[in-house]
Amino acid sequence: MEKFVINGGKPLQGEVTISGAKNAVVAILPATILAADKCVIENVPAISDVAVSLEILTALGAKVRMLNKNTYEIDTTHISSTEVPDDLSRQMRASYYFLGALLGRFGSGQVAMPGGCNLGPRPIDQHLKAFSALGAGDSVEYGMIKVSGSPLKGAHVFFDNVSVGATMNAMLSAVLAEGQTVLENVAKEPHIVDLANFLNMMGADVRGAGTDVIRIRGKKSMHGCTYSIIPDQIEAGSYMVAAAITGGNVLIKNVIPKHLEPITAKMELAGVTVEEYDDSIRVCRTGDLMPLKIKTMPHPGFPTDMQPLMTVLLTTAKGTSIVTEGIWENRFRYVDELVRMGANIQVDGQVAVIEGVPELQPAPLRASDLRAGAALVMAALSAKGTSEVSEIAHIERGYEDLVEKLQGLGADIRRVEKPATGLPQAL
Ligand SMILES: CC(=O)N[C@H]1[C@@H](OP(=O)(O)OP(=O)(O)OC[C@H]2O[C@@H](n3ccc(=O)[nH]c3=O)[C@H](O)[C@@H]2O)O[C@H](CO)[C@@H](O)[C@@H]1O
Ligand SMILES: C=C(OP(=O)(O)O)C(=O)O
Repeated sequence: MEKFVINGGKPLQGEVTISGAKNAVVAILPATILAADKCVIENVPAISDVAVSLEILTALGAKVRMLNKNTYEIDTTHISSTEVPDDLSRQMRASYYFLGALLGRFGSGQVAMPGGCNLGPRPIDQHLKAFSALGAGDSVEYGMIKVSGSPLKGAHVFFDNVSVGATMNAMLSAVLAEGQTVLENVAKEPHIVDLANFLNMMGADVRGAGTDVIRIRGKKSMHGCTYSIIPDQIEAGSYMVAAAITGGNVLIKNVIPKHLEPITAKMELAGVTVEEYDDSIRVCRTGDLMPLKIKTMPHPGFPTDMQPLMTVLLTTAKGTSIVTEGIWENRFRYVDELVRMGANIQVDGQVAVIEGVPELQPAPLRASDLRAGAALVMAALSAKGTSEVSEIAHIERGYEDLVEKLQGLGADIRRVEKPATGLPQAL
Protein backbone atom coordinates (compact mmCIF):
# COMPACT_ATOMS: atom_id res chain seq x y z
CA MET A 1 0.00 0.00 0.00
CA GLU A 2 1.72 3.17 -1.22
CA LYS A 3 1.40 6.56 0.36
CA PHE A 4 2.97 10.01 0.34
CA VAL A 5 4.86 11.19 3.40
CA ILE A 6 4.99 14.97 3.46
CA ASN A 7 6.92 17.22 5.80
CA GLY A 8 5.12 20.52 5.26
CA GLY A 9 5.55 24.14 6.13
CA LYS A 10 8.12 25.15 3.48
CA PRO A 11 7.36 27.82 0.86
CA LEU A 12 7.68 26.27 -2.61
CA GLN A 13 10.13 28.01 -4.95
CA GLY A 14 11.34 27.38 -8.50
CA GLU A 15 9.90 26.14 -11.78
CA VAL A 16 7.55 23.33 -12.69
CA THR A 17 6.52 22.10 -16.15
CA ILE A 18 2.92 21.08 -16.74
CA SER A 19 2.11 17.81 -18.54
CA GLY A 20 -0.54 17.07 -21.16
CA ALA A 21 -4.20 17.33 -20.14
CA LYS A 22 -5.73 14.18 -18.71
CA ASN A 23 -9.26 15.17 -19.65
CA ALA A 24 -8.20 15.75 -23.27
CA VAL A 25 -6.01 12.68 -23.72
CA VAL A 26 -8.66 10.27 -22.40
CA ALA A 27 -10.89 11.27 -25.33
CA ILE A 28 -8.14 11.71 -27.93
CA LEU A 29 -6.70 8.21 -27.44
CA PRO A 30 -10.06 6.54 -28.23
CA ALA A 31 -10.50 9.02 -31.11
CA THR A 32 -7.46 7.48 -32.87
CA ILE A 33 -9.79 4.54 -33.66
CA LEU A 34 -11.61 6.77 -36.19
CA ALA A 35 -8.48 7.15 -38.34
CA ALA A 36 -8.04 3.44 -39.16
CA ASP A 37 -4.42 4.52 -39.62
CA LYS A 38 -1.32 5.51 -37.63
CA CYS A 39 -1.45 8.52 -35.28
CA VAL A 40 1.45 9.92 -33.28
CA ILE A 41 0.27 11.57 -30.09
CA GLU A 42 2.71 13.85 -28.26
CA ASN A 43 2.63 15.44 -24.80
CA VAL A 44 0.80 12.38 -23.44
CA PRO A 45 0.89 12.55 -19.63
CA ALA A 46 2.41 9.53 -17.87
CA ILE A 47 -0.62 8.80 -15.66
CA SER A 48 -2.54 5.64 -14.93
CA ASP A 49 -5.66 6.70 -16.89
CA VAL A 50 -3.43 6.83 -20.00
CA ALA A 51 -1.98 3.39 -19.22
CA VAL A 52 -5.52 1.97 -19.03
CA SER A 53 -6.57 3.71 -22.27
CA LEU A 54 -3.55 2.26 -24.08
CA GLU A 55 -4.31 -1.20 -22.68
CA ILE A 56 -7.85 -0.90 -24.00
CA LEU A 57 -6.59 0.10 -27.45
CA THR A 58 -4.24 -2.89 -27.45
CA ALA A 59 -7.02 -5.23 -26.30
CA LEU A 60 -9.18 -4.04 -29.21
CA GLY A 61 -6.39 -4.89 -31.66
CA ALA A 62 -4.56 -1.57 -32.09
CA LYS A 63 -0.73 -1.53 -32.20
CA VAL A 64 0.66 0.85 -29.59
CA ARG A 65 4.34 1.85 -29.65
CA MET A 66 5.94 4.12 -27.05
CA LEU A 67 8.34 6.48 -28.88
CA ASN A 68 9.40 8.22 -25.66
CA LYS A 69 7.93 8.79 -22.20
CA ASN A 70 5.27 11.19 -23.54
CA THR A 71 4.88 10.18 -27.21
CA TYR A 72 2.99 7.20 -28.59
CA GLU A 73 2.39 5.84 -32.06
CA ILE A 74 -1.02 4.20 -32.29
CA ASP A 75 -2.01 2.17 -35.33
CA THR A 76 -5.73 1.43 -35.29
CA THR A 77 -5.85 -0.06 -38.82
CA HIS A 78 -6.47 -3.62 -37.69
CA ILE A 79 -8.81 -3.21 -34.75
CA SER A 80 -10.62 -6.53 -34.49
CA SER A 81 -13.00 -6.07 -31.56
CA THR A 82 -15.62 -3.47 -30.64
CA GLU A 83 -16.04 -4.71 -27.07
CA VAL A 84 -13.95 -3.02 -24.38
CA PRO A 85 -13.05 -5.68 -21.78
CA ASP A 86 -15.09 -5.20 -18.62
CA ASP A 87 -12.11 -5.19 -16.22
CA LEU A 88 -10.30 -2.42 -18.15
CA SER A 89 -13.46 -0.48 -18.81
CA ARG A 90 -14.28 -0.29 -15.11
CA GLN A 91 -10.91 1.21 -14.19
CA MET A 92 -11.83 4.68 -15.40
CA ARG A 93 -14.93 6.70 -16.11
CA ALA A 94 -13.51 7.94 -19.40
CA SER A 95 -13.63 4.47 -20.98
CA TYR A 96 -17.06 5.58 -22.22
CA TYR A 97 -15.32 7.56 -24.98
CA PHE A 98 -14.58 4.23 -26.65
CA LEU A 99 -18.33 3.89 -27.15
CA GLY A 100 -18.53 6.97 -29.41
CA ALA A 101 -15.33 6.16 -31.30
CA LEU A 102 -16.22 2.49 -31.92
CA LEU A 103 -19.77 3.40 -32.90
CA GLY A 104 -18.44 6.06 -35.28
CA ARG A 105 -16.07 3.71 -37.08
CA PHE A 106 -17.73 0.28 -36.82
CA GLY A 107 -21.41 1.04 -36.09
CA SER A 108 -21.17 -0.74 -32.75
CA GLY A 109 -19.39 -0.53 -29.40
CA GLN A 110 -19.58 -1.92 -25.88
CA VAL A 111 -18.16 -0.73 -22.52
CA ALA A 112 -19.00 -1.20 -18.85
CA MET A 113 -21.92 0.97 -17.71
CA PRO A 114 -20.34 3.87 -15.72
CA GLY A 115 -22.97 3.92 -12.94
CA GLY A 116 -22.20 5.80 -9.73
CA CYS A 117 -18.72 6.71 -8.55
CA ASN A 118 -17.03 8.60 -5.79
CA LEU A 119 -18.31 11.99 -7.03
CA GLY A 120 -21.95 10.82 -7.19
CA PRO A 121 -24.01 9.29 -10.00
CA ARG A 122 -22.48 9.70 -13.47
CA PRO A 123 -25.42 9.36 -15.86
CA ILE A 124 -24.92 8.93 -19.64
CA ASP A 125 -28.47 9.64 -20.82
CA GLN A 126 -27.25 12.65 -22.84
CA HIS A 127 -24.58 10.53 -24.56
CA LEU A 128 -27.28 8.01 -25.51
CA LYS A 129 -29.58 10.82 -26.64
CA ALA A 130 -26.94 11.90 -29.18
CA PHE A 131 -26.24 8.33 -30.35
CA SER A 132 -29.96 7.71 -30.72
CA ALA A 133 -30.45 10.91 -32.77
CA LEU A 134 -27.75 9.60 -35.13
CA GLY A 135 -29.67 6.33 -35.47
CA ALA A 136 -28.02 4.05 -32.88
CA GLY A 137 -29.91 1.90 -30.39
CA ASP A 138 -28.62 0.92 -26.96
CA SER A 139 -29.06 -1.94 -24.54
CA VAL A 140 -27.61 -2.89 -21.17
CA GLU A 141 -26.67 -6.48 -20.49
CA TYR A 142 -24.83 -7.84 -17.49
CA GLY A 143 -23.43 -4.39 -16.57
CA MET A 144 -22.25 -3.63 -20.10
CA ILE A 145 -23.78 -0.98 -22.33
CA LYS A 146 -23.88 -1.72 -26.03
CA VAL A 147 -24.70 0.79 -28.77
CA SER A 148 -25.19 -0.09 -32.41
CA GLY A 149 -26.55 1.46 -35.59
CA SER A 150 -25.29 1.65 -39.13
CA PRO A 151 -25.12 3.74 -41.18
CA LEU A 152 -25.27 6.67 -38.73
CA LYS A 153 -26.99 9.75 -40.11
CA GLY A 154 -26.25 13.37 -39.13
CA ALA A 155 -28.84 14.90 -36.79
CA HIS A 156 -29.74 17.92 -34.68
CA VAL A 157 -29.15 17.33 -30.97
CA PHE A 158 -30.12 19.80 -28.25
CA PHE A 159 -28.57 18.62 -24.97
CA ASP A 160 -30.75 18.95 -21.86
CA ASN A 161 -27.74 19.97 -19.81
CA VAL A 162 -24.14 20.90 -20.49
CA SER A 163 -22.05 17.75 -20.43
CA VAL A 164 -18.38 17.41 -21.33
CA GLY A 165 -18.68 13.64 -21.79
CA ALA A 166 -21.83 13.78 -23.94
CA THR A 167 -20.40 16.57 -26.11
CA MET A 168 -17.22 14.59 -26.75
CA ASN A 169 -19.01 11.29 -27.36
CA ALA A 170 -21.42 12.98 -29.77
CA MET A 171 -18.48 14.46 -31.70
CA LEU A 172 -16.75 11.06 -31.85
CA SER A 173 -19.84 9.34 -33.20
CA ALA A 174 -20.82 12.09 -35.68
CA VAL A 175 -17.58 12.78 -37.59
CA LEU A 176 -18.06 9.75 -39.89
CA ALA A 177 -21.89 9.89 -39.99
CA GLU A 178 -23.64 10.73 -43.26
CA GLY A 179 -24.57 14.41 -43.57
CA GLN A 180 -24.53 17.27 -41.10
CA THR A 181 -24.81 17.09 -37.31
CA VAL A 182 -25.59 20.13 -35.18
CA LEU A 183 -24.93 19.85 -31.44
CA GLU A 184 -26.48 22.58 -29.29
CA ASN A 185 -25.99 23.48 -25.63
CA VAL A 186 -22.59 21.80 -25.69
CA ALA A 187 -19.72 22.05 -23.22
CA LYS A 188 -16.94 24.56 -24.03
CA GLU A 189 -14.02 23.26 -21.96
CA PRO A 190 -10.49 23.54 -23.43
CA HIS A 191 -10.46 19.76 -23.88
CA ILE A 192 -13.57 19.97 -26.13
CA VAL A 193 -11.61 22.30 -28.41
CA ASP A 194 -8.57 20.01 -28.22
CA LEU A 195 -10.62 17.00 -29.31
CA ALA A 196 -12.14 19.02 -32.18
CA ASN A 197 -8.68 20.13 -33.30
CA PHE A 198 -7.45 16.55 -33.23
CA LEU A 199 -10.47 15.28 -35.19
CA ASN A 200 -9.93 18.03 -37.78
CA MET A 201 -6.25 17.07 -38.07
CA MET A 202 -7.52 13.55 -38.88
CA GLY A 203 -9.63 14.96 -41.71
CA ALA A 204 -12.93 15.61 -39.90
CA ASP A 205 -14.96 18.80 -40.40
CA VAL A 206 -15.87 20.03 -36.92
CA ARG A 207 -16.65 23.74 -36.43
CA GLY A 208 -17.68 25.83 -33.47
CA ALA A 209 -15.93 23.91 -30.66
CA GLY A 210 -15.51 26.30 -27.74
CA THR A 211 -18.94 27.90 -28.42
CA ASP A 212 -22.45 26.65 -27.53
CA VAL A 213 -23.02 25.09 -30.96
CA ILE A 214 -20.84 22.57 -32.77
CA ARG A 215 -21.47 21.80 -36.44
CA ILE A 216 -20.04 18.64 -37.97
CA ARG A 217 -20.06 17.63 -41.65
CA GLY A 218 -19.66 13.87 -41.81
CA LYS A 219 -16.71 12.52 -43.80
CA LYS A 220 -16.42 9.17 -45.55
CA SER A 221 -13.07 8.42 -43.92
CA MET A 222 -10.37 9.94 -41.75
CA HIS A 223 -6.60 9.51 -41.63
CA GLY A 224 -3.67 9.47 -39.21
CA CYS A 225 -1.83 12.57 -38.03
CA THR A 226 0.65 13.83 -35.47
CA TYR A 227 -0.92 15.77 -32.63
CA SER A 228 0.24 17.29 -29.34
CA ILE A 229 -2.14 17.31 -26.34
CA ILE A 230 -2.83 20.70 -24.67
CA PRO A 231 -1.34 21.40 -21.24
CA ASP A 232 -3.42 20.30 -18.26
CA GLN A 233 -5.47 23.20 -16.89
CA ILE A 234 -6.16 21.44 -13.59
CA GLU A 235 -2.60 20.26 -13.02
CA ALA A 236 -1.50 23.88 -13.57
CA GLY A 237 -4.21 25.09 -11.16
CA SER A 238 -3.01 22.56 -8.61
CA TYR A 239 0.53 23.99 -8.67
CA MET A 240 -0.97 27.49 -8.44
CA VAL A 241 -2.59 26.36 -5.18
CA ALA A 242 0.66 24.72 -4.03
CA ALA A 243 2.54 27.99 -4.53
CA ALA A 244 -0.16 30.09 -2.91
CA ILE A 245 -0.89 27.90 0.11
CA THR A 246 2.79 27.60 1.07
CA GLY A 247 3.46 31.34 0.57
CA GLY A 248 5.84 30.42 -2.23
CA ASN A 249 6.93 31.77 -5.59
CA VAL A 250 6.64 29.36 -8.53
CA LEU A 251 7.00 29.71 -12.31
CA ILE A 252 4.52 27.30 -13.90
CA LYS A 253 5.67 26.47 -17.43
CA ASN A 254 3.92 24.96 -20.47
CA VAL A 255 0.47 26.40 -19.77
CA ILE A 256 -2.12 28.26 -21.83
CA PRO A 257 -2.83 31.26 -19.55
CA LYS A 258 -6.24 31.80 -21.22
CA HIS A 259 -7.37 28.35 -20.00
CA LEU A 260 -6.40 29.32 -16.46
CA GLU A 261 -8.39 32.58 -16.34
CA PRO A 262 -11.30 31.30 -14.20
CA ILE A 263 -8.71 30.07 -11.66
CA THR A 264 -6.42 33.10 -11.95
CA ALA A 265 -9.33 35.49 -11.35
CA LYS A 266 -10.22 33.79 -8.04
CA MET A 267 -6.58 33.50 -6.98
CA GLU A 268 -6.09 37.24 -7.46
CA LEU A 269 -9.23 38.01 -5.45
CA ALA A 270 -7.77 35.84 -2.69
CA GLY A 271 -4.68 38.05 -2.60
CA VAL A 272 -2.35 35.86 -4.66
CA THR A 273 -0.14 37.49 -7.31
CA VAL A 274 -0.36 35.87 -10.74
CA GLU A 275 1.84 37.14 -13.57
CA GLU A 276 0.99 35.86 -17.04
CA TYR A 277 3.54 35.28 -19.81
CA ASP A 278 3.06 33.67 -23.26
CA ASP A 279 3.14 30.06 -22.10
CA SER A 280 3.88 30.28 -18.40
CA ILE A 281 2.61 32.01 -15.27
CA ARG A 282 4.30 33.03 -12.06
CA VAL A 283 2.33 32.59 -8.83
CA CYS A 284 3.47 34.04 -5.53
CA ARG A 285 1.99 35.07 -2.22
CA THR A 286 3.46 37.19 0.53
CA GLY A 287 0.38 38.62 2.32
CA ASP A 288 -2.73 37.09 3.92
CA LEU A 289 -5.20 34.99 1.97
CA MET A 290 -8.60 36.64 1.56
CA PRO A 291 -11.90 34.70 1.73
CA LEU A 292 -13.88 34.01 -1.48
CA LYS A 293 -17.28 32.95 -2.79
CA ILE A 294 -16.94 30.29 -5.48
CA LYS A 295 -19.50 28.27 -7.42
CA THR A 296 -18.32 25.57 -9.80
CA MET A 297 -19.83 25.72 -13.27
CA PRO A 298 -19.17 24.53 -16.81
CA HIS A 299 -16.37 26.40 -18.62
CA PRO A 300 -15.73 29.34 -18.61
CA GLY A 301 -17.05 29.13 -15.04
CA PHE A 302 -14.88 27.96 -12.17
CA PRO A 303 -13.99 24.28 -12.85
CA THR A 304 -15.37 21.62 -10.53
CA ASP A 305 -12.02 19.79 -10.67
CA MET A 306 -10.40 22.76 -8.87
CA GLN A 307 -13.05 22.87 -6.14
CA PRO A 308 -11.26 20.67 -3.56
CA LEU A 309 -7.97 22.48 -4.20
CA MET A 310 -9.50 25.93 -3.75
CA THR A 311 -11.33 24.82 -0.62
CA VAL A 312 -8.00 23.78 0.85
CA LEU A 313 -6.51 27.16 -0.02
CA LEU A 314 -9.40 28.94 1.71
CA THR A 315 -9.01 27.00 4.97
CA THR A 316 -6.38 29.54 6.05
CA ALA A 317 -7.97 32.67 4.53
CA LYS A 318 -8.78 35.55 6.88
CA GLY A 319 -12.58 35.26 7.09
CA THR A 320 -15.51 33.21 5.84
CA SER A 321 -15.56 31.63 2.38
CA ILE A 322 -18.46 29.90 0.66
CA VAL A 323 -17.84 27.20 -1.94
CA THR A 324 -20.82 25.80 -3.87
CA GLU A 325 -20.42 22.65 -5.96
CA GLY A 326 -22.58 23.08 -9.07
CA ILE A 327 -21.67 19.92 -11.00
CA TRP A 328 -21.32 16.87 -8.73
CA GLU A 329 -23.51 15.66 -5.86
CA ASN A 330 -20.75 14.25 -3.75
CA ARG A 331 -17.57 16.25 -4.07
CA PHE A 332 -17.00 17.33 -0.46
CA ARG A 333 -15.99 13.94 0.96
CA TYR A 334 -12.44 15.16 1.63
CA VAL A 335 -13.71 17.84 4.03
CA ASP A 336 -13.68 15.43 6.98
CA GLU A 337 -9.95 14.96 6.38
CA LEU A 338 -9.37 18.72 6.42
CA VAL A 339 -11.33 19.02 9.65
CA ARG A 340 -8.89 16.49 11.13
CA MET A 341 -6.16 18.99 10.21
CA GLY A 342 -7.91 21.71 12.20
CA ALA A 343 -9.87 23.31 9.35
CA ASN A 344 -13.25 24.82 10.23
CA ILE A 345 -15.66 23.76 7.48
CA GLN A 346 -19.39 23.06 7.57
CA VAL A 347 -20.93 21.28 4.60
CA ASP A 348 -24.65 21.46 3.90
CA GLY A 349 -25.52 19.60 0.70
CA GLN A 350 -23.66 21.26 -2.14
CA VAL A 351 -22.38 24.19 -0.07
CA ALA A 352 -19.29 24.39 2.13
CA VAL A 353 -18.84 27.28 4.54
CA ILE A 354 -15.18 27.73 5.47
CA GLU A 355 -14.10 29.80 8.47
CA GLY A 356 -10.42 30.51 7.99
CA VAL A 357 -8.04 29.25 10.70
CA PRO A 358 -4.47 30.53 11.24
CA GLU A 359 -2.87 27.25 10.09
CA LEU A 360 -3.50 23.59 9.35
CA GLN A 361 -2.04 20.81 11.52
CA PRO A 362 -0.37 17.69 10.09
CA ALA A 363 -2.38 14.44 10.13
CA PRO A 364 -2.68 11.02 8.49
CA LEU A 365 -5.00 11.56 5.53
CA ARG A 366 -6.84 9.39 3.02
CA ALA A 367 -7.51 10.39 -0.60
CA SER A 368 -11.11 9.67 -1.58
CA ASP A 369 -10.73 10.65 -5.24
CA LEU A 370 -8.29 12.24 -7.65
CA ARG A 371 -8.64 15.96 -6.90
CA ALA A 372 -9.51 15.38 -3.25
CA GLY A 373 -6.21 13.54 -3.01
CA ALA A 374 -4.28 16.34 -4.71
CA ALA A 375 -5.98 18.85 -2.42
CA LEU A 376 -4.89 16.88 0.66
CA VAL A 377 -1.32 16.88 -0.64
CA MET A 378 -1.47 20.69 -0.88
CA ALA A 379 -2.95 20.90 2.62
CA ALA A 380 -0.13 18.70 3.92
CA LEU A 381 2.48 20.88 2.18
CA SER A 382 1.18 23.88 4.12
CA ALA A 383 0.96 22.18 7.54
CA LYS A 384 4.17 22.33 9.63
CA GLY A 385 5.14 18.74 10.51
CA THR A 386 4.67 15.31 8.95
CA SER A 387 1.45 14.24 7.26
CA GLU A 388 0.75 11.07 5.32
CA VAL A 389 -1.64 10.75 2.38
CA SER A 390 -2.79 7.20 1.61
CA GLU A 391 -4.81 5.71 -1.29
CA ILE A 392 -2.62 7.64 -3.70
CA ALA A 393 -3.66 5.49 -6.69
CA HIS A 394 -6.49 8.01 -7.08
CA ILE A 395 -3.95 10.82 -7.41
CA GLU A 396 -1.75 8.91 -9.84
CA ARG A 397 -4.70 8.63 -12.25
CA GLY A 398 -4.18 12.27 -13.09
CA TYR A 399 -0.81 13.73 -12.00
CA GLU A 400 2.42 12.86 -13.80
CA ASP A 401 5.46 12.74 -11.49
CA LEU A 402 3.74 14.64 -8.68
CA VAL A 403 6.44 13.75 -6.14
CA GLU A 404 9.35 14.64 -8.44
CA LYS A 405 7.73 17.91 -9.54
CA LEU A 406 7.04 18.97 -5.94
CA GLN A 407 10.54 17.92 -4.86
CA GLY A 408 11.85 20.13 -7.68
CA LEU A 409 10.09 23.04 -5.94
CA GLY A 410 11.78 22.23 -2.65
CA ALA A 411 8.96 20.23 -1.07
CA ASP A 412 9.80 17.46 1.38
CA ILE A 413 7.59 14.68 -0.03
CA ARG A 414 8.33 10.98 -0.51
CA ARG A 415 6.36 8.11 -1.96
CA VAL A 416 6.70 5.13 0.36
CA GLU A 417 5.38 1.62 0.44
CA LYS A 418 4.08 0.35 3.73
CA PRO A 419 4.93 -3.34 4.04
CA ALA A 420 2.34 -5.55 5.76
CA THR A 421 4.58 -6.01 8.79
CA GLY A 422 6.04 -2.73 9.75
CA LEU A 423 7.65 0.60 9.07
CA PRO A 424 7.34 2.54 5.83
CA GLN A 425 10.19 2.06 3.30
CA ALA A 426 11.33 4.45 0.59
CA LEU A 427 10.60 3.12 -2.91
C1 LIG B 1 -19.57 20.49 -17.23
C2 LIG B 1 -18.51 20.02 -16.31
O1 LIG B 1 -18.08 20.76 -15.45
N1 LIG B 1 -18.06 18.79 -16.48
C3 LIG B 1 -17.08 18.18 -15.61
C4 LIG B 1 -17.40 16.70 -15.54
O2 LIG B 1 -17.21 16.15 -16.84
P1 LIG B 1 -17.87 14.76 -17.16
O3 LIG B 1 -17.76 14.64 -18.62
O4 LIG B 1 -17.36 13.70 -16.29
O5 LIG B 1 -19.32 15.01 -16.71
P2 LIG B 1 -20.39 15.82 -17.50
O6 LIG B 1 -19.85 17.11 -17.97
O7 LIG B 1 -20.91 14.88 -18.50
O8 LIG B 1 -21.44 16.06 -16.35
C5 LIG B 1 -21.88 17.36 -15.99
C6 LIG B 1 -23.24 17.25 -15.33
O9 LIG B 1 -24.16 16.71 -16.25
C7 LIG B 1 -24.82 15.57 -15.72
N2 LIG B 1 -25.02 14.62 -16.84
C8 LIG B 1 -23.95 14.25 -17.60
C9 LIG B 1 -24.10 13.38 -18.65
C10 LIG B 1 -25.38 12.86 -18.93
O10 LIG B 1 -25.58 12.09 -19.86
N3 LIG B 1 -26.40 13.25 -18.14
C11 LIG B 1 -26.27 14.13 -17.10
O11 LIG B 1 -27.22 14.44 -16.42
C12 LIG B 1 -23.88 15.04 -14.66
O12 LIG B 1 -24.57 14.31 -13.68
C13 LIG B 1 -23.26 16.31 -14.13
O13 LIG B 1 -24.08 16.88 -13.16
O14 LIG B 1 -16.55 16.09 -14.60
C14 LIG B 1 -15.20 16.10 -14.99
C15 LIG B 1 -14.44 15.42 -13.86
O15 LIG B 1 -14.76 16.00 -12.67
C16 LIG B 1 -14.73 17.54 -15.20
O16 LIG B 1 -13.45 17.52 -15.75
C17 LIG B 1 -15.67 18.32 -16.12
O17 LIG B 1 -15.30 19.68 -16.14
C1 LIG C 1 -12.83 13.50 -11.55
C2 LIG C 1 -11.98 13.63 -12.54
O1 LIG C 1 -11.79 12.74 -13.52
P1 LIG C 1 -12.73 11.54 -13.96
O2 LIG C 1 -13.93 12.19 -14.53
O3 LIG C 1 -11.91 10.88 -15.00
O4 LIG C 1 -13.04 10.71 -12.77
C3 LIG C 1 -11.07 14.81 -12.62
O5 LIG C 1 -10.38 14.96 -13.65
O6 LIG C 1 -11.05 15.59 -11.65
